[in-house]
Amino acid sequence: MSSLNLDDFTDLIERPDGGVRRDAEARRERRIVPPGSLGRLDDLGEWLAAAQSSVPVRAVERPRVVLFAGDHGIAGLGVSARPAGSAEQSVRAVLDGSSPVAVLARRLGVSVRVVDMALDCEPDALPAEVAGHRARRGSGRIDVEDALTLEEAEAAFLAGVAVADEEADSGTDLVVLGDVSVGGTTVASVLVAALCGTDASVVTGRGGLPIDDLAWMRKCAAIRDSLRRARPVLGDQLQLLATVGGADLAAMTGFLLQSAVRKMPVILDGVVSAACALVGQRIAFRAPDWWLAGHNSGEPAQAKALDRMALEPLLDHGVTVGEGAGALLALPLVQAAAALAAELPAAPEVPEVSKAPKAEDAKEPEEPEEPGAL
Ligand SMILES: O=C(O)c1ccc[n+]([C@@H]2O[C@H](COP(=O)([O-])O)[C@@H](O)[C@H]2O)c1
Ligand SMILES: Cc1cc2nc[nH]c2cc1C
Repeated sequence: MSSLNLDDFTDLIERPDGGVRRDAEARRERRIVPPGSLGRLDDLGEWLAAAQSSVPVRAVERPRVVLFAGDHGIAGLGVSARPAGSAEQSVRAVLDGSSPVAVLARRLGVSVRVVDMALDCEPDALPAEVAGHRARRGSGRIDVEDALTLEEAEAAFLAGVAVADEEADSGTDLVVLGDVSVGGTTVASVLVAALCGTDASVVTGRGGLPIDDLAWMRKCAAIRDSLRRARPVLGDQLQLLATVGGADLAAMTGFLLQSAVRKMPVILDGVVSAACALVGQRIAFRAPDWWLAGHNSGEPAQAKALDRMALEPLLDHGVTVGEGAGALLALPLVQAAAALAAELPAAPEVPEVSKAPKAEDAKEPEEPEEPGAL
C-alpha cells in the first residue's frame, strides 16, 4: 500500500495572489510609457509579482538550474541517437562545465544542480551531491515492463519533493527545470499521448541528436506499444509514472508540485519537463499557474502538453539539446520583465478618497476557478 496521497496537493497548492496581480496591473496602468508597448513583458512581470505576492515585483536574485537525470531501458530499442545507458556522459559535461547549459549558466552567473535519479552507472561514479537521491539503476523498458515499482516511483517522487524543499529553504527564488537522459523524449511522449488521448504518430519527434527515419519508426512503434500499457492506469498518476515513466520523471513531477506548494516559480524546459508538468496538472489543477514555458523545443509532444496547460513558450530558437538550456535562455527575459515592472516610473497612486467606491464596487472580484485562467 502506498502511503503517499497525491490528492493532498490539490488543497496545498494555491493560486498566485490575484489581488497582488491586480495591484501590479494598476501600477502598470499608471506608468509613463505607451500602454501595451511592452507587449507580453507586462504579463510576465505581473505574473511574477503575483507569484511573489509583491508589488513592485522583486528582482530574481537567486535563480537555480535544477536538472533531473536518468537512463531509460527503452533506449535499448534504438529510439535515440545516443547509445543506451550513456546519460552519465552528458551529466559529466554539465558538471565539468563543457555542456551548453553549463556555458550559459556561467555567463548568467546561475548555479546548476544535477540530481541523478536513475543513471546507468555505478552510484559512486558521480559526486555524492549528485547521486544521493538515486531510486534505481536505469528505468525499465516501458514497452514491455514497468519503468519502476510503485515503491520506487513513490521514493523518486518524494526525492523530487525533498529537492524542491531544499531549494525553497535555501532561498532559491526561481528554478529553471531541465533533464538529462537517453531515451527521455520517448518516455515523455508516451505520458503526453496517454494523458491527451492521442496516437503515437502525433507525438513522436526526432529527440536529442536528431534520429533518422528508421529510428523514428522504431520510436513511434515503441510509443504505440507503451501506450497500450499506459491506458489501464491513466487514472492513477503515481502508477502511470511507475508504468511508463521513470525515476527522473517521477522526481521531476514531485519537484514541480512541491515548488508550487512552496510558491517557487519554475521555468519549464523541453518535452520532459512539459510531460511531468502535465502529470502534475492532473494531480493538482492549479499547479500550472506557477510555471512558465521557457521555449518551444520543437518536440510535438511538448507543444501538445503546453497547449493543454495554456502555457505559451517565451522563446523559439530550435534548441533541442535539453538539459535546461532553452529554459535558461528565457531567464534574462523574465529578469528584464521584472526590472521593467519594478523600475519604470509610475505616476503616484490616486488617493483613496477621490476614488471612493460605490458599495457594490468595493467587493473583491470573484477568483476565477478555471485552470489556466490566471
Ligand atoms: O527539450 C526537449 O524537448 C528535447 C528534445 C530533444 C532532446 N532533448 C534532450 O535529449 C535527451 C533525450 O533525448 P532522446 O533522443 O535520447 O530521447 C535528454 O537529455 C533531453 O533533455 C530534449
Ligand atoms: C506569464 C504567464 C505565465 C503563466 N503561467 C501560468 N499562467 C500564466 C500566465 C501568464 C501571463
